[in-house]
Amino acid sequence: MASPKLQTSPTRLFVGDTTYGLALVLVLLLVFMNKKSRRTGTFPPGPPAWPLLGHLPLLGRRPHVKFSEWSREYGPVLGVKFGPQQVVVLNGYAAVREALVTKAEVFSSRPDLYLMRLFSNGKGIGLAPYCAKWKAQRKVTDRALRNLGVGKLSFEPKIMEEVEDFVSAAEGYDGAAFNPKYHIAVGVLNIICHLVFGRRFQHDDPLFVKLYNALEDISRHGGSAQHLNIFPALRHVPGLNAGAMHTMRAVREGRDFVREMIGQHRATYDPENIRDYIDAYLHQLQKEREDGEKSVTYLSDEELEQNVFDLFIAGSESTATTLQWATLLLMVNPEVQEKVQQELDDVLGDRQTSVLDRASLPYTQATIQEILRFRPSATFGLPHATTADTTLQGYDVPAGTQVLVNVWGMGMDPALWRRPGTFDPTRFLDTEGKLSVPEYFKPFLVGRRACIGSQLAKMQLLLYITTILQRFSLRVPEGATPPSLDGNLGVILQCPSFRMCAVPR
Ligand code: HEM
Repeated sequence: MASPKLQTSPTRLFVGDTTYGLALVLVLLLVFMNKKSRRTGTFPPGPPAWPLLGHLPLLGRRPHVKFSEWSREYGPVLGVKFGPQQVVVLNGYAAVREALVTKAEVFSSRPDLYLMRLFSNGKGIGLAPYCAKWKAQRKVTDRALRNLGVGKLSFEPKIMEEVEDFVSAAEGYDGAAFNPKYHIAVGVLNIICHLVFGRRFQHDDPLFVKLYNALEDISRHGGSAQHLNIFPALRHVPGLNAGAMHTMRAVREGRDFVREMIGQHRATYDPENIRDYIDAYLHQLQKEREDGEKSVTYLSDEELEQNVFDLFIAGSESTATTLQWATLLLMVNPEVQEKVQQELDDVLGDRQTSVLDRASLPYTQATIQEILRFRPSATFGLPHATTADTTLQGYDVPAGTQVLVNVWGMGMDPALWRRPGTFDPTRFLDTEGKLSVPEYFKPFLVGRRACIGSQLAKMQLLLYITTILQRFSLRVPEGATPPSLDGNLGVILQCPSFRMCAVPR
């Protein structure tokens, strides 16, 4: 059979052109879609997620441990989903540095989460988005803390007053078992009262009790309302909004207290005698209002109220919990405790410690670093958010992505830390016994949102721990079993409740 003759009729040509045209459009579309899917395809990797809930059902009770495990399989920059929200979790210092330092301009904001709005409504230092208004709050606060001598010798007596109060309380138990939590918490709270209000309170003062209870409630109920950050609509479901309601009430009570104290300060304000943080802020506010050249000030009464509240929220529980962990870890590691005591006896004798002694107490300093590494109270710091499309370690991270830093994971990476699960202060000493803190250890994080109170926190840890160990040996009560050292992750990594004997030395 003769082969059919190729015909090139006009119709065929048209059909052929259409086919080629369609094919071309298809190819272009595929190229475009491939580009688009590569965009989402280069979002940081993570394990397969559940429909609707994302990775939430896989996190368990210790998400910090789970993220560390996943990062060993998928790399230090994890992409996960909390319900519908895409979240990036950073597990290694290189990624943390690139995000929070090198690309600080893009990674320094905070996500717009339901509970964060309840707390601060975009105001203050800790939870506000990264913008000119936040920068002004951070600047005035940084400067005030410096001028008030935080981290320096002049602030020491205020801390020591509370340390001595703890010592008296512990002496009162006369070596019998007690839970140190309350005695630590009231002291730490009073130190922030010194800083912001210029005074301390008796523990049974109704005002102080109100503040203490408000902060306790925020911690307890705020931790149990986290699901509302992911599914805010659940706040309308009766029963599921109980945590948020309690948190709101506690926030209101805490705010009332702060407002009252600010009112008292206004009434007694003297520009020649700046007593504390509130005075320092009022001073700067007045200066900026009077400054004829500037038409705008980002400082205001509402911002001051939120800043004060933020200092309490961010500074009290984190420090008190670290001190609780410190007493627990020293109690269950008697050999570490004895070495610290030996160093204190050799260097200080009966003399009280001072921040100036830091350099002569390398083992003690190493022990404090190890406490911060082993059980970092601020396990995930505070959440960050990106303000523009960007990249991190080669992955795409879209604008508005929530970014968490696994501070716990940074201290537990087996590639960087030998036997990370062992409590061993000597890892922070060099071969000559001098303190040596690696660059990748950052319990207060880095960059523009790094902890504003790190100097105060370090000072408190030093003065509390050294004074307690100079006066007492901490012992597990006879017949008692020490608690698990896992901790309970709420807003922070809470130390389990435990009792100890403070035996006078
Ligand atoms: C052992 C005690 C403490 C630890 C472990 C700790 C740790 C941290 C961490 C990891 C962050 C998050 C940084 C980030 O978002 O990148 C942070 C933020 C913050 N901390 Fe601390 N902190 C402690 C004590 C304090 C104290 C004593 C104060 C104040 C009196 C304080 C005030 C703040 C504030 C206001 C922020 C938010 C800073 C901002 O958003 O610009 N912290 N802290």
